[in-house]
Amino acid sequence: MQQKLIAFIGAGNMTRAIILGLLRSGYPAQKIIATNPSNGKLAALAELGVQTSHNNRFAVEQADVVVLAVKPQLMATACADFADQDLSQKLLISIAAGISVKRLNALLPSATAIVRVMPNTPSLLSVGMAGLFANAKCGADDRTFAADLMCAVGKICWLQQESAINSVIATSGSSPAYFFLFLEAMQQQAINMGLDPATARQLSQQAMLGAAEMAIENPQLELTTLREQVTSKGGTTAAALQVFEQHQLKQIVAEAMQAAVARAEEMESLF
Ligand SMILES: NC(=O)C1=CN([C@@H]2O[C@H](COP(=O)(O)OP(=O)(O)OC[C@H]3O[C@@H](n4cnc5c(N)ncnc54)[C@H](O)[C@@H]3O)[C@@H](O)[C@H]2O)C=CC1
Ligand SMILES: O=C(O)[C@@H]1CCC=N1
Repeated sequence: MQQKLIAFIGAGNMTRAIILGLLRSGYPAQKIIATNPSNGKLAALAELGVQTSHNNRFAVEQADVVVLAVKPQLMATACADFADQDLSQKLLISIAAGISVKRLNALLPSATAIVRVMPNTPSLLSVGMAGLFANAKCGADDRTFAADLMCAVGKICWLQQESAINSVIATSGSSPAYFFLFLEAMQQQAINMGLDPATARQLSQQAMLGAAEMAIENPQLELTTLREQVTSKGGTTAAALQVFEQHQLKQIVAEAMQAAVARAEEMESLF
C-alpha cells in the first residue's frame, strides 16, 4: 500500500477500527493523524504512535488523504473548519451514512476526487465488510488507495452507482447490530431455559460464528441448502423454523432493511 499522510477527521469507533487495522497491516503510525474535540479518544491513539490534534484545519493542511469520520449531523460543522482550503490535490474519503457526493462537494467546493466508503464495526478485528463508490474525478491511484485502506480491515466491494451505498448500509453497515439483537434474544431465552449467562452466550455466539464460517467456506452451496442440512424432517429445527415462518421472519427482515435505506435517504435531505 502506498504510504500517504492520512488525516482522520473524527476519532470515534470507526476511525479507531480502521487505524488499528492499518497499523496491524504495517502502515506507519507517523503517517496517520487523527482529530477529535475531546482528549480521551486521541490519547488512546497517541499511545499507538498516531499523530493527534484538536485542529481539523491543521490536520487537513498536511494530509494527502482526508477521511471524514464524524456523525452525519456534524459533518457540515466539521467541514466548515477547512472548507476554504485547496483540496483539489487530496483524496477525500467519507465513511458517513446519508451524506452524498453532491453534499460533500457543496460543503467542500474545491474537493475533486471523492470516495464514499460504507464500512462496519467488525473492521476492528480485520473482518470488516465495506462497499466503496468513487466519483468520476477519481483516478486509478485514488481507487487503489481507498481499496487498500479498507482491505487492511476486511473485504471490499466496488459499487457502480452511489445509491447502492444505502443498500450496503442496510446489508453490512447496520447488520452487525441485527445479529447482536438476535444473539441477545437467543442468550435471554437460553437463560430462561436454565443455562447460566456465560454458557448461554457462548452457545449462541459460537453457533452463529460456525454458521457464518460454513457459509463462507461453501460458496458453491446455496444458503437454503446449508439450512436444509440442519433441518431433519420432523425434527427440532423444523419446529423452530416453522415459528419463524409463522411470524414471517423474511418479511420482518425486509422491512427492517427498507427502514435503514429510508433513513439513509432521509438523512441525505437533512444533513
Ligand atoms: N459505527 C458504525 O457501525 C458505522 C458508522 N459509520 C459512519 O461512520 C461515521 C462515524 O461513526 P462512529 O465512528 O460510529 O461515530 P463516533 O461518534 O464514535 O465518532 C465520531 C467522532 O467524531 C468526533 N467529532 C465530532 N465533531 C467533530 C469535529 N467537528 N471535528 C472532529 N471530530 C469530531 C466525536 O467526538 C466522535 O469521537 C458516521 O458518519 C457513521 O455514519 C459507517 C458505518 C458503520
Ligand atoms: O447507524 C448508523 O447510522 C451507522 C451507519 C451504519 C452503521 N451505523
